[in-house]
Amino acid sequence: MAKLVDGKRISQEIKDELKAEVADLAQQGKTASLAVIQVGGDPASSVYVRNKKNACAYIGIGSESYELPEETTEEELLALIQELNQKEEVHGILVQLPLPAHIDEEKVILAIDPSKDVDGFHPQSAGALMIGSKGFLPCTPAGVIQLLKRSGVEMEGKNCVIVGRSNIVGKPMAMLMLRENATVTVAHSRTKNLKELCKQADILIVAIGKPKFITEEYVKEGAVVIDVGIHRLEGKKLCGDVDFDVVEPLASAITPVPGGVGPMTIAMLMNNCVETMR
Ligand SMILES: NC(=O)C1=CN([C@@H]2O[C@H](COP(=O)(O)OP(=O)(O)OC[C@H]3O[C@@H](n4cnc5c(N)ncnc54)[C@H](OP(=O)(O)O)[C@@H]3O)[C@@H](O)[C@H]2O)C=CC1
Ligand SMILES: Nc1nc(=O)c2c([nH]1)NC[C@@H]1CN(c3ccc(C(=O)N[C@@H](CCC(=O)O)C(=O)O)cc3)C=[N+]21
Ligand SMILES: [Mg+2]
Repeated sequence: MAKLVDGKRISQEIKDELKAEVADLAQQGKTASLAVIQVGGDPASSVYVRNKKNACAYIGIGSESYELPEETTEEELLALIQELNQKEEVHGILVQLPLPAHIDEEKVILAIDPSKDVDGFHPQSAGALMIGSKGFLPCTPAGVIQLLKRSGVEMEGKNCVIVGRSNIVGKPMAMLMLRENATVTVAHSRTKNLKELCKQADILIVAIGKPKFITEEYVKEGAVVIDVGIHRLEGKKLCGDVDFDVVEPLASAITPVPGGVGPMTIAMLMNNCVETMR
């Protein structure tokens, strides 16, 4: 039976550490506040936005949220970002993705002041990660590293296969695993022999966006399996990109959905907010 990698517990541990640190920093007169912008009322996005606000309140930093209508123009959104860039009481800015199709995501991300880019999505943050200089780390991949470290999973010299190459998960994940001295392979929709490739992995990290895609045929006995995917099935039940029930018996350790990577993303966002105070 696989050991469950408990993202809920580990994220709580991190939030408690941050809460204590924020209390210390407050003694030195330091504060932080996060601004979250959501365009349109996507219900899944609203859940994440609520989780972020709750986490801010828990660790003791401020939060303000901007819920803009679906019809908001790119110009209006860019103007709000400029205003928040200038605002001294705002230390972190997060624009919930995806944005409506009429808004250019790249332009929006580029508009955020890199010193407030707590998502780590700005090209300056991405570049810093690539060359190993200081910058905000993207929350989901950074959360996966913390999950592995705090669960005692050795990464050095291990064969790590990452399925997915998005700018927010797959690509930065590869950079962070390289930093940990894993041997990294990145697979995607054009990869040939995906099953055979995944079966080589000591650590398999999946961020595809397809419910229960990864079955027992993709997994080596004893592998560590990290499931980044999150899907709401009919009846509101959540599941990941990994078919947990068939993979779990093979894996040495595996993340559940919910309670795996998701809560870690929030904890690492909080870490980035606290970073603006350090
Ligand atoms: N838990 C959390 O905090 C977070 C969870 N997520 C979840 O993670 C998942 C992935 O998100 P994201 O990276 O943004 O997704 P994207 O849709 O941006 O990227 C998906 C990637 O998977 C690849 N892919 C798609 N289908 C296949 C396939 N059949 N075989 C191999 N590769 C495939 C794509 O390849 P190609 O490049 O060739 O198109 C692409 O690189 C989603 O379920 C999302 O909801 C995302 C962010 C945070
Ligand atoms: N600019 C931006 N930054 C993001 O970090 C970002 C984003 N846009 N768009 C959407 C994705 C997705 N994401 C999640 C955050 C928390 C959970 C989370 O808390 N999940 C809980 C369950 C939540 C639930 O009940 O639905 C869990 O897995 O246990 C999941 C997913 C952040 N994202
Ligand atoms: Mg878009």
